[in-house]
Amino acid sequence: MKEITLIIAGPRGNMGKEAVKLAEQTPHFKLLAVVDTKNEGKRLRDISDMPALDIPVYTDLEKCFTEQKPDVLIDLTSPESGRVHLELALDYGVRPVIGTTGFSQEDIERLRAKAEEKEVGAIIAPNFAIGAILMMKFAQTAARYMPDVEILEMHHDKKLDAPSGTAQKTAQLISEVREAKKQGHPEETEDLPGARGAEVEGMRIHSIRLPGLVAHQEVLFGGPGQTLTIRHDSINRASFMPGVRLSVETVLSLKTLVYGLEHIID
Ligand SMILES: NC(=O)C1=CN([C@@H]2O[C@H](COP(=O)(O)OP(=O)(O)OC[C@H]3O[C@@H](n4cnc5c(N)ncnc54)[C@H](O)[C@@H]3O)[C@@H](O)[C@H]2O)C=CC1
Ligand SMILES: O=C(O)C1=N[C@H](C(=O)O)C[C@H](O)C1
Repeated sequence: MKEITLIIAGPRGNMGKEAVKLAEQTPHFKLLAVVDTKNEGKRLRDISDMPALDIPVYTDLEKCFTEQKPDVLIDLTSPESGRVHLELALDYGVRPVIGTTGFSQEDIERLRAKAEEKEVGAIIAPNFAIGAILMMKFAQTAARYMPDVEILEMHHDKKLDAPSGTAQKTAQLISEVREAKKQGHPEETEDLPGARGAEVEGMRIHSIRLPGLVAHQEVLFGGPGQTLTIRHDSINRASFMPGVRLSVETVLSLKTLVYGLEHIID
């Protein structure tokens, strides 16, 4: 297989560490450098807890792109940084694979237009885990028959964004197959603000944050006399890595921005 050269932004994070391991272990991936919030000028091997790789650490993504000229940027940072990094990658002709969450629908449409104008492929994957993609696909199918649905997403308490990217993507997929529908009692009141969760076209999303959790989601459907629950659990971050690998391999042949791995995994 042809070698693919990579930059990883966010290498010291939970996901970034796994992605560095993935790059090390995949024979046709070559990690050229990493982009961090600190450690400018160091080598990765000089940072505690990081693998002994003799590659440079940058804090300036533009400088990194100019000096390293990678094929692909993997971004696993924060919502604000992810947005800036994606735009910069498109400007430099580097294909972005963005696992970072917190993108709005407007962001995605604007960035897709830019990717198409530049003819640079890009992937934003709110969830790289195959089981989570299946959970979303199954939920979309179930919603055709059982349109009353609530989404419960549960994550570790270091997560910055709520609701999760996965919950928002799930709601989007469900809204593609059902009419907007106000759920619950038509006259229900929220006596404590937020009690009914966030609302997307009448669907409710509830976000739980607790130490001990990793990434979990239940999609609950209700109909007369029955309920259906579709649940996915990521119990560690290795669960996301096959999706990262597939995204890196696929983004090279794209000329647009793909939002969600369900468009890549048939
Ligand atoms: N798509 C998916 O399957 C998954 C996505 N995520 C998302 O990935 C992102 C990262 O998650 P975690 O690794 O758990 O977070 P984390 O907080 O453990 O790691 C984020 C890292 O990014 C670094 N960072 C922040 N801004 C940066 C910048 N401008 N340049 C370079 N590095 C920067 C931070 O210093 C930190 O080391 C989040 O948005 C999360 O929602 C997390 C798990 C799975
Ligand atoms: O922050 C996380 O951890 C995760 N974020 C993604 C999301 O917001 O959906 C994917 C997964 O749920 C883990």
